[in-house]
Amino acid sequence: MIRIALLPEGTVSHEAIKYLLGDTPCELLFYKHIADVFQAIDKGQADYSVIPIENTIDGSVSLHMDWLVHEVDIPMQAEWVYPSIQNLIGHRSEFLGDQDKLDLSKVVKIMSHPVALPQCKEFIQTFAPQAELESAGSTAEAVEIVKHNPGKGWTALGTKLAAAKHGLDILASKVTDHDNNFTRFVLIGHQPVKFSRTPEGQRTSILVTPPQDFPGALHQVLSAFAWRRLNLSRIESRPTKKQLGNYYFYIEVLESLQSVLLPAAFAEIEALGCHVRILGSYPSYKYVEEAIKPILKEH
Ligand SMILES: O=C(O)C(=O)Cc1ccccc1
Repeated sequence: MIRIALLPEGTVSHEAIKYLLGDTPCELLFYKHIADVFQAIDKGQADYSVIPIENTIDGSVSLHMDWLVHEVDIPMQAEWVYPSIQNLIGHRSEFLGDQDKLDLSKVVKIMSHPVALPQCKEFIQTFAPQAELESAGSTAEAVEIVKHNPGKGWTALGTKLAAAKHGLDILASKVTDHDNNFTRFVLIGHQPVKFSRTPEGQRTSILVTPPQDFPGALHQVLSAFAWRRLNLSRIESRPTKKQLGNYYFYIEVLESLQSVLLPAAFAEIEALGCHVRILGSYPSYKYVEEAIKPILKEH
């Protein structure tokens, strides 16, 4: 049975992998910190790891992208999107005002994963602007901390699954500012893997590092894709961390590495003096709203 490392039970990552797996049997291994999720494969504890890499509202999860690039060398084997539905969670009795009505002005602190907090900015500003915000390793960890600190006015943004697991109350449900709030996840591992869901297509992710002082570098790199009519789904520059002003480009192409066009494009980019590192060529799984209903019903 395949072993999959991910953030703790009740996180968005947990819901997301259940969605991707469907009825594929596997062993889920929960880790408190994303660093441990990344390292589980190299330590021989897991075959795959679940990594959130991009969010509709907040963009790239830079910390995770940097881990993928700098700290590990494990290819991407699948990608999929999953909606991120956050709820305000706490001990209801601490927030009761007149006539036992919920009074969120009593909220002292809101804790969550750094990706979840900005997703709920408008909600916080409208209903609990006084609250101190604090980051946690995951949404589920925030919920657990709140459980162990009753009487302090602390709350967490997290899933219903986490609230149920820790016996806390949902003070406000679906508090994300936008309904179309999706997170893109990748599954990294050394072997390809297939799921029963239908892939929407194939993607290839690469990292292009231009040589220093290369005028028009990005223009020339992109033209290698453009004239071959290769569609890009994402491009992002990140610091190489070696020298101020030096960047590499993370590029996602809507094409498999098996196609003749892609290796030819990479060869052209390399001929410009750029370094090309392939981060993975993998199926992209379609988001089917119907398929998440059984997952959300579980909690
Ligand atoms: O902390 C979690 O629940 C995670 O899985 C990370 C995360 C947080 C918010 C949106 C998507 C993923």
